[in-house]
Amino acid sequence: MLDPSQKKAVEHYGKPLLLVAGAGSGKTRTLVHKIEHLISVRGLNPSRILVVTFTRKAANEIRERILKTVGASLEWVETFHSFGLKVIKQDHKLLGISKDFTLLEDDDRDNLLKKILRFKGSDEVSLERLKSYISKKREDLIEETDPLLEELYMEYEKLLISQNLLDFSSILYLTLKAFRENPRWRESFDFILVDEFQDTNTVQYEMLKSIAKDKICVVGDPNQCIYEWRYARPDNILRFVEDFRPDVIKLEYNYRSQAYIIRIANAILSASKAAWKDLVPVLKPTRSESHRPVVRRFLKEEEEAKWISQEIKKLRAYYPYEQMAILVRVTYVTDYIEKALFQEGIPYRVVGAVKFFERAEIKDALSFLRFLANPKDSLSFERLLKVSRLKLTQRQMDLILGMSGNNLLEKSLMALKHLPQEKAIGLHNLLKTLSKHRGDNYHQTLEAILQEVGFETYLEENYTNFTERLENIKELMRFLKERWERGISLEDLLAEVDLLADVDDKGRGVSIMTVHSSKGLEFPVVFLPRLEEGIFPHEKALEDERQLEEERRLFYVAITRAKDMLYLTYTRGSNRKPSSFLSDIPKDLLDLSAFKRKTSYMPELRSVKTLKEGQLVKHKEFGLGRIISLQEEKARVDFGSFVKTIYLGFLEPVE
Ligand SMILES: Nc1ncnc2c1ncn2[C@@H]1O[C@H](COP(=O)(O)OP(=O)(O)OP(=O)(O)O)[C@@H](O)[C@H]1O
Repeated sequence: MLDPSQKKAVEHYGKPLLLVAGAGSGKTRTLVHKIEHLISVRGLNPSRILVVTFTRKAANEIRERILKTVGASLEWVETFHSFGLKVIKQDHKLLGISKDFTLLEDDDRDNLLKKILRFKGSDEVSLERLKSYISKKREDLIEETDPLLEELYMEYEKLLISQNLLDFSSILYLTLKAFRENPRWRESFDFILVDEFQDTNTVQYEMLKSIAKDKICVVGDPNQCIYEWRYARPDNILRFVEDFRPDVIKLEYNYRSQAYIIRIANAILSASKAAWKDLVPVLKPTRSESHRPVVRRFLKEEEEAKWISQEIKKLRAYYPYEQMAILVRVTYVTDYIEKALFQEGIPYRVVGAVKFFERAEIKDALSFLRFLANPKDSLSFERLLKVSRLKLTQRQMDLILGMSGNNLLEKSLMALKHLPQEKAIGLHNLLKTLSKHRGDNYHQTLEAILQEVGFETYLEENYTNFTERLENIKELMRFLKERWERGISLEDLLAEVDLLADVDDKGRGVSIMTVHSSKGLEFPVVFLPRLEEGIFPHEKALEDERQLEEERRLFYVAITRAKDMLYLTYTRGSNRKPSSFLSDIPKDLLDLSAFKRKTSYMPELRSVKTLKEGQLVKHKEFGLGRIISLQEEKARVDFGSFVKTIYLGFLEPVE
């Protein structure tokens, strides 16, 4: 069941361990077996084992599996953020923050930052620049300061503290602070396991370093680090080697994909120049070769989408829709694909497009609960004022919010006398409703409040597709009811909402998702459309070596999601070039049968390889030869006993 290296990793104990491996080599499986082993063989206390995963979904799967196999319920299976939230709650006094803080979502944080920029009149600073400055300080722990940006950052920090708010990056930052100031944390865990270690950023690495002793196992594949743009540091693996002097175990067998796919994945990586290259073994397939991955070219997006949907229909004879996925580099390319699937009557789900809890109507409704949980939260208060149909002007809104101090509910009563009678009555009623419904049952509370403020009418007045939005609200109510019945507190519920990644996960049908969100998943059939320069690799990477390396890793992740069938397609509109990654794949690994009649495919693929006159080349049938002359897509080659004109695509340069 486990191969010898996997078994060795499971049983390893007593020293730090670095488990490094390629895609599909059973890292997750080994990690789970290791936890089981720690509990049932080593007798460790499950509540003193910390497991850190990259997604909440992975955390839930591990928790459930351990409960099922060894009957133990793990207390600490966390993402870095959920771990941080628990720590901050326990150590809030030490950190000088109140326990009932509100988590600020990204767009609310952006609004707050925009306000600061407006207020400070800092026209020359863009929102993006300020955000990146804050991230660098908090996630990359960069010390140096820029006076202007620092002032804006301090202002932001002040606002967060005064309104009892936390944003995502401050969670990790504060957690690290708690770890450094409270030695108890270093004694809290008997074993620490970290999955997807390659995606840790500096602050996350420092968090681990400050609580881990020798009982730590990190699992990672630096070739799958795809979050460098979010400050992930794939070379944390090298830091780990230096700081912890771990034993290193490598997993080299891939159990997921048929051999052609593995050989393609290896070819993609062989062009990488990463510093950790030697740490990661070259993947060895355990499955034999079956279908060569198919390459297809189309003139237009519509044609590509149509072909994919027809191919899916054919494959349906062998695979259920759920086992097929279309992975895209950027979401805007899904438009045509969705239409084509829809027209063919193929069920599909778009994973993580607009996440459920990020939809406007859901945020509108939840603003009431957020405010009841934290009456200092002015952003939620502002949002609920808008939702409550009081038709306040911006000035009246500012007046109310300006009057508000710590407890917005009490303070905004003071604004009543400054408002026109009708609006004052409206606001008064709203405040009454809010104070009346501060009971515990958040499900009933929200239902009652939404009823009283006329939320349905608000949706109707403000959104064209309000029936769909109403459906979402019903879904939200079902969710709240279920959580309430499970005894989850409002505070924990709101934290959960903030951390929920893909709620849209339960649908059936073909999955459409970004390559980023496909990480850790596997599908028997994978389509990779729009493999074009500027799309994949992304245009931002075309002139930047480091980003291009990350795109390459992303392409590697995409390919290695496929178990049996892989389709690589692109379109050839004006100014479009096929992805340069395609040229890194040796042609004998691909099914290029569609190009037999349209030989122009080959030079496109080969366009990045420069063949020169006088160069030594190899042809599959004719063997070694030397190029005499070049004419567009063909070359005249001297093979010794004869000379032939050959399409460039059939020639391999010989160094
Ligand atoms: N020893 C084994 N024998 C047979 N199958 C295995 C073995 N180990 C892993 N597998 C299978 O290989 C596949 C990949 O395993 P897993 O998802 O754990 O890999 P991973 O290394 O986490 O992959 P990735 O990093 O690409 O997401 C799974 O289908 C798993 O069941």
